[in-house]
Amino acid sequence: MNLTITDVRLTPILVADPPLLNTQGVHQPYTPRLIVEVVTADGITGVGETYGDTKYLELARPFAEKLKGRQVSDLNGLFAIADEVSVDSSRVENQVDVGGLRGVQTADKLRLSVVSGFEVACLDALGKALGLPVHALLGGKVRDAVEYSAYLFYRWADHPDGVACEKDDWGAALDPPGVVEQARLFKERYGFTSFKLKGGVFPPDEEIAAVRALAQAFPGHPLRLDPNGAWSVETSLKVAQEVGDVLEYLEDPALGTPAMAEVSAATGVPLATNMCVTTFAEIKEAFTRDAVQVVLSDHHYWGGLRNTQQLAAICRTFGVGVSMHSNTHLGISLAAMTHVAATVPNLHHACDSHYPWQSEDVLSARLTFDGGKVAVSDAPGLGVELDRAKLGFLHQRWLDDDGSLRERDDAAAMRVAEPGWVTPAVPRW
Ligand SMILES: O=C([O-])C(=O)C[C@H](O)[C@@H](O)C(=O)[O-]
Ligand SMILES: [Mg+2]
Repeated sequence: MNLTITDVRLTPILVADPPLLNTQGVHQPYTPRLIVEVVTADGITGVGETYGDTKYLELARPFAEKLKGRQVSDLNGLFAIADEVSVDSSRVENQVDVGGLRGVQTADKLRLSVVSGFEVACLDALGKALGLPVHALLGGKVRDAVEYSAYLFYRWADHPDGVACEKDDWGAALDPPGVVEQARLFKERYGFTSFKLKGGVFPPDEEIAAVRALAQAFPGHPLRLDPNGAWSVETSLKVAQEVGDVLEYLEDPALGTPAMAEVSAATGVPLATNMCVTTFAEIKEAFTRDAVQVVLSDHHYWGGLRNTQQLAAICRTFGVGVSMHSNTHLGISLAAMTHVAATVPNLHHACDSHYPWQSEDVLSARLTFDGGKVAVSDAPGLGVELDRAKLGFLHQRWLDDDGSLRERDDAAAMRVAEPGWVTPAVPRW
């Protein structure tokens, strides 16, 4: 068996995305992703997926060159390669990264997001070469299916008039009845039994009313509310007071560890984050100050599936819960998320996934949710198959774009509907 990497293919694509609202603006009609393929000397191809904005492509291209000639089994070596790839300082703005709303951007976070795409591709190739599923390479599954939650968004029925886009049949959700109807559809179509509402869009009283309406429509179902740090400490405590009794957790009510620690000290409602604990370096302060009780892992920005396991081990040590964050992704990433989630014993919360919002994919067969769960594949590698025609179509869309959609920019997408829109200052309420 020859595990030497002889070729690496990088294919940037644009995938359809509905008009989902968040505190920064609205999703663009098409969003960038990067599909990674590594090919071994034996002709085995492994696939991975990560962010596709230019700042990631700039790192992925030299990374891919350095990967050739190495072994797909050399996963630790990926971090050494990452250190050799330089990040343009203008890419590291001192502001929240909208591609995942995951705290402040740093050079390391950009590098780790690129590593993750290559790590997944290497694991897929290695698993295919050895005849083992990715979960086995990670130590073996502790469950046969992984539970996901319905990711509810306030949204318009369509993108603004005149904007080229794909249509869907979800309809608008801009008030409590709309949110409940969306949840009902999620339950009917996918069997989800827990619900997360993306908040920070409307004044908190409206979002409190939406959560109350969900609690009434789906009694006993775990609920989460996530305004992406849009609230002050005072507002966060008010919301915790009003809906804490029905929340599984409140996610990033306020921005940053100090504010989260203040909220945490004054409420019994568990706080979750994918914004103040986004790298290993941020763990110590947050855990020492008991700022968060649940961390949302995300293999894309923690640096891969094995780093996700390490994060989970640290959380277990400190008695902090683990859940999983998601932003726009396709089936390769859902498969990767499912494999790693299957190996984490202390994953006691349903994972987030945007996948139901994605009508397009690069796989020949979409992954499916049954009773809100994705079955853990035992096929070699990730257990997915790339559809070259679909990949080519989505890549052509990227090639045809004049550059305006190649960087995710929710504020720019919002300006199409509201010309004066700027990313709101935080705290917004
Ligand atoms: O905090 C979160 O869960 C996210 O930021 C997930 C996504 O990025 C979501 O907010 C989005 O895409 O608008
Ligand atoms: Mg979040």
